[in-house]
Amino acid sequence: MQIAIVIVAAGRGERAGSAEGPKQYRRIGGRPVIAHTLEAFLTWPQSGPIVTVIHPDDAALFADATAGLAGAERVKTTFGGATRQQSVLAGLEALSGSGATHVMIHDGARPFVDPAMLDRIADRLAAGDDAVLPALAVTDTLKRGAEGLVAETVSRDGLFAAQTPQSFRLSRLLDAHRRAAAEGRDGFTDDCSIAEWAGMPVRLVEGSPDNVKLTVRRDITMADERLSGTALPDVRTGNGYDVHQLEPGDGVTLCGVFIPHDQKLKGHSDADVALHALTDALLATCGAGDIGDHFPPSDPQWKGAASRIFLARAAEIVRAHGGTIMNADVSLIAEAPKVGPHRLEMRETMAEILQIALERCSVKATTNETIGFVGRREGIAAIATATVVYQGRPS
Ligand SMILES: Nc1ccn([C@@H]2O[C@H](COP(=O)(O)OP(=O)(O)OP(=O)(O)O)[C@@H](O)[C@H]2O)c(=O)n1
Ligand SMILES: C[C@](O)(CO)[C@H](O)COP(=O)(O)O
Repeated sequence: MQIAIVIVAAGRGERAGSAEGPKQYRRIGGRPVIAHTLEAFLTWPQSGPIVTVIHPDDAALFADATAGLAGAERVKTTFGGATRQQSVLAGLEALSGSGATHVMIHDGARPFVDPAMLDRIADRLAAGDDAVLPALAVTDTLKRGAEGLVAETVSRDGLFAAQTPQSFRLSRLLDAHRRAAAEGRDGFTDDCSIAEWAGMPVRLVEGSPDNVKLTVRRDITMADERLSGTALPDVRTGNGYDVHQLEPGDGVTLCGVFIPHDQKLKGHSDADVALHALTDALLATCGAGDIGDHFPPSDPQWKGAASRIFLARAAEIVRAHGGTIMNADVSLIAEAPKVGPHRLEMRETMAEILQIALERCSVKATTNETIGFVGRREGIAAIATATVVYQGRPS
């Protein structure tokens, strides 16, 4: 069994307000509706060939919507017709020669596809059903109205609301669609209606309450709120480590603060190990390399430079990637000088450079208990951790 997927997305979305463009290209949770829909099928393990039926005017919109979507190169497109029924037939014809035995027809405007529901449908196809409809039993009380008045209450017993993907043995559905077209029957709003008309038994399986069709403007707003409210925050953590040698001198600069001392740190810049480690930690949160990539020691312009320049630049890079710096934490490992008396000024300096609140900046220090290169006062080391929240979905 090979299951092809046809996504119909050639409608104009009049009921959702076409002035803002077709609904399948409107953004929910930061991405076009159709990208969510396609992703669900691209990641479903049983998907075979995928055809998306688009409107001839929408080729650029579709290309934009699927740019960067993993697996999008698997998706073939074809142009649809004036009705959903015509668009489905175009999608089915585009599967000719694909080797698919079965097909799932899904509305591009249904972005909340439940893979467990797809599994349920596939199980029924594998069991031999030629037409399978995901549907939900109607739960509201139903009324028939006429001229503004209730004419009667309609029993909801045995009534179901039809969803997609409606799924079929490909050859039988294609045959039914072709016959309907040949006979000028163009009023079917879903594919199971065509299957019923052609005499195929249609199996009901449990649909998914989340699998709503975005039909009116409010559906799109609610879908966006739902995704934005539940989207995982894109929180990233980076770390950095640096060491500089000590030599006789008059003081060291740590976290941008000069501390008088009988040694100084050796380095091309002002050798502020703490800010160097923090610069690396920030760059790590957006994959932007390390301090050496941006400020090579071989470049004479950085000779004696204040390391606050490096940190400020790293913060700019993070912001350009859409990041908000939530926390900057530095640990200094130094036998001397004592850091405690300068800690507040160091934190204030970091906060000023990063343009974040003081409480988001932390400096801690420890000696190395007189052992190792730090213990012998040959150098100072620093470890830093940066936490940054990026906008949009984690990729
Ligand atoms: N000629 C058409 C009409 C509809 N569809 C697709 O069929 C699905 C369900 O249709 P519907 O919600 O009715 O979409 P629209 O026709 O776009 O909406 P409207 O009726 O409000 O214009 C949608 O994904 C839509 O893009 C299609 O491919 N070709
Ligand atoms: C196919 C469908 O989504 C099943 O509910 C529905 O029939 C589409 O019909 P619409 O009237 O065009 O919304």
